[in-house]
Amino acid sequence: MPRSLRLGVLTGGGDCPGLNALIRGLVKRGTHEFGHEFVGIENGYMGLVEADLTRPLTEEDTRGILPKGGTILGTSNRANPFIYAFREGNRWVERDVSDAVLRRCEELKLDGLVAVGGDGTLSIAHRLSEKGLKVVGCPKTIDNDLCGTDQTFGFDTARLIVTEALDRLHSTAESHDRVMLVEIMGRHAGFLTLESGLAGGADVILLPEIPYRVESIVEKLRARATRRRSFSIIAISEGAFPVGGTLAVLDRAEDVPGRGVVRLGGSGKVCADLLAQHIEAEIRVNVLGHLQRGGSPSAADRVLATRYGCGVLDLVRDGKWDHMVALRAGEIVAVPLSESRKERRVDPSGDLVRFAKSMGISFGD
Ligand SMILES: Nc1ncnc2c1ncn2[C@@H]1O[C@H](COP(=O)(O)OP(=O)(O)OP(=O)(O)O)[C@@H](O)[C@H]1O
Ligand SMILES: O=P(O)(O)OC[C@H]1O[C@](O)(CO)[C@@H](O)[C@@H]1O
Ligand SMILES: [Mg+2]
Repeated sequence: MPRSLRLGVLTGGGDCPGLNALIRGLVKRGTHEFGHEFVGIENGYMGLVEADLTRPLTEEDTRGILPKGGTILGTSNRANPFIYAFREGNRWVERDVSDAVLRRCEELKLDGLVAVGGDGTLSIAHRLSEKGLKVVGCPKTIDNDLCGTDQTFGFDTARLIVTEALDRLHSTAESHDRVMLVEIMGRHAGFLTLESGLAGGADVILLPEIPYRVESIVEKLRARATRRRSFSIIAISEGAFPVGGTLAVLDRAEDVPGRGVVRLGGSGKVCADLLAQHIEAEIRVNVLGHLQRGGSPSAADRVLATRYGCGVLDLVRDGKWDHMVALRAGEIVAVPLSESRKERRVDPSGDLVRFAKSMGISFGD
C-alpha cells in the first residue's frame, strides 16, 4: 500500500469547463487507491496568502460535480504570490509573498500541492517548486495554448459553444445580408478561432498568428457578393490585429493590480471599423465573451479532465514533483513544469490553415 499523503488542491487563472471533473477524479482515486487526504484551497494562490480560505476536501464534497461548469474551489487570475497586490490606503502595492506561501503550506501540514491552471498558474507552481515546495500541475485552459500537452480540457467545450454560435449567426446574417464578425477568446493563440471557425463554416478567419490586411478581407467579401451570397461570417480572435496595427486591449497589465497580464478585447470592433471604410454592407460585431467558458463540460472534456485528475496521482506516487500531467499521442505522461512557460501558437503553415485556405477560406493575408 503506497504512503497516504495530505495534499493541497487549488485551481488558478480563468475557469474552464472540466475543473470539477478533475477535482472529482483526483479526490476519488486519491481516497480509494492511496488513502490520501485533500485540503481544498480557495481562489487559487489567494487561498495560500489570505486567511480562512482552506477547507477539507472529501469525496462527499465531490458528489454531483462532474457535469458542473466552473470550479467548486473558486479561482483567481490576480493572485500571483510573486507580485501579490495589497490595498494600502487608497493605493495598491505589489509584494513578493512566496516565502509566506511556503510557510502556509507547512502550517497546513501539506505533503504536496496540486496546482491546476494555465501558463500563469503553472509557471508560478514551477517557481514555488524552485523554492522547495513539492508541487505537481494539471494543465487547463480553453485557449489550448500550453506547450508540453497536445490538448487542454475546456477547449473542446468552448469549441462546441463557439461553433453553435457561428451556426446560429449564419441564419440571421443571411436573412439580413450582413457581415457578421464574431470575436472569439484565446488570448494570443488562435486555436479556438481556427477550429471553431472551420467547424462553424466561417468565410474569413482572423488569427493572432497571421496579421490581416483589410484589402484582402474586402476582396473575399466582394468575391462572395458576386456569387450572389451577400452575407459573410468572419471569425476573429480577440488577439488578432491588422498588419502594422496593435493588439486591442481592455486593460493593460499594469492597470489591474496583481494581474500581470494584459486583458484583450475589441478586435472585432477594430476590424469592423476598418471594413466599414470599404464596403456598403451592414456589419455587426458579436463578442461571445465568457459564454465560451461557462456551463457544463462536453463528454470529451470530462474524460480528459478525469484522466488528468487521476493521472496526476501517479506523479505524486513516483515523486515526480515539479512536473505536470500532459496528453501526448493519446497517453497521459509527466512533463517538467518548466515546459508550461512556453506558449503554443497556431502554425500558419500547418495542415489546418493550409486546408482551410485550399477550400477558399480567407485568413486576411
Ligand atoms: N506567463 C506567465 N508567467 C508568470 N506568471 C504569469 C504568466 N501569465 C500569468 N501569470 C500570473 O499568473 C496569474 C494567473 O494568470 P492567468 O490569468 O494567465 O491564469 P492561467 O493560470 O494562465 O490561466 P488562463 O490563462 O487559462 O486563464 C496572474 O496573477 C499572473 O500574474
Ligand atoms: O476572465 P478574464 O479575466 O476576463 O480573462 C479572459 C481571458 O481568459 C481566457 O478566457 C482564458 O485564458 C482567455 O481566452 C481570455 O483572454
Ligand atoms: Mg494565462
